[in-house]
Amino acid sequence: MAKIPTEIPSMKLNDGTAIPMLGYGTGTAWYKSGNDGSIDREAVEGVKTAIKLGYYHLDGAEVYNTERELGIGIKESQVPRERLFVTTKVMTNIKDIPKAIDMSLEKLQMDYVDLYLIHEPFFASSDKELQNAWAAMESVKKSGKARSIGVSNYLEKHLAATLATATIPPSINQIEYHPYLQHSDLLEYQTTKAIAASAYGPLTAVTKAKPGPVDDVMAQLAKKYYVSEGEIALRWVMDKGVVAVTTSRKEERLSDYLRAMTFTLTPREVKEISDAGAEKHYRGFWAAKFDKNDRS
Ligand SMILES: NC(=O)C1=CN([C@@H]2O[C@H](COP(=O)(O)OP(=O)(O)OC[C@H]3O[C@@H](n4cnc5c(N)ncnc54)[C@H](O)[C@@H]3O)[C@@H](O)[C@H]2O)C=CC1
Ligand SMILES: O=CCc1c[nH]c2ccccc12
Repeated sequence: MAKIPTEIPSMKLNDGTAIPMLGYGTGTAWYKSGNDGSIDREAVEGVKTAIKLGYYHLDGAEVYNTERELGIGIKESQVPRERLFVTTKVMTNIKDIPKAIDMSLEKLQMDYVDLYLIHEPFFASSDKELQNAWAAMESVKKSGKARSIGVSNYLEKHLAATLATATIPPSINQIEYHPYLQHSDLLEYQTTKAIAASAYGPLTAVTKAKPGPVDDVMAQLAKKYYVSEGEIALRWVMDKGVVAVTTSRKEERLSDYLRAMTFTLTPREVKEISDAGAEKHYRGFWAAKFDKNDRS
């Protein structure tokens, strides 16, 4: 008998739209270094598997070279477009955002995305360039090609420069976020500006960054809740009020991650993980672009 997919709750963004708290990424699992137009059927099947399991929030990007696979997977899943939450990001064509969104929509075979993000702020050498790019994002939202618009990998200074001239504030900032990269000041700033956060690399503390100071508390909590340390890691992110974007090529893992929706950590457990995590710093992505001492 087919399993009924686990329902993933959503969170409201500052523009009134709702984003599912757990997402499936097509960047790290399926990233292709080249874009010769060929279709990676394994990636298509990966997307279909995720949707079948109940992942309705799907994260893509121009630079992953997987937008076509994401679009085909969505079509073949036969789940109505409006039931899904689809994100893509602009980076390669940042100088021409109207063209970039049209190219992404063509590859995705859809007429709008739920969320369109500027992938990183490092393209800009001045506040003006950040502001011009944001003005173009606002036009994309006004055109209806993106329901919500946001940014990724922005620090407080990038957000502040953007907000200085924005007529529509970013709805979300997608950042690397896990117990070893907690961005406490950045998240506090975002709260004051009603900008939500989503986490990529949410499993980092229990995968790439092991061993470390959270290991014991993760193991104890995994035992208590009859789940894996990965599910505790995902739960911690969501209990901090942050949307988690994870992934896997393996159906079993994707299915297991959904156990993170079946319990919540107590505030004390959340704090235990946060306190232990604060003892170590680890950044897995974009390390060369960020200042080595910047933990915000
Ligand atoms: N905006 C940005 O700059 C970035 C966005 N992303 C997005 O976020 C998504 C998820 O990012 P990830 O870092 O992959 O997330 P993640 O931290 O959830 O890691 C997922 C990876 O961990 C592996 N894993 C899970 N359990 C494991 C275990 N017990 N032992 C060893 N490995 C295990 C999975 O197989 C998968 O490869 C990407 O696919 C992409 O869509 C990712 C990086 C940067
Ligand atoms: O989005 C971040 C991670 C990632 C995976 N593939 C690529 C290619 C180019 C830039 C970033 C990434």
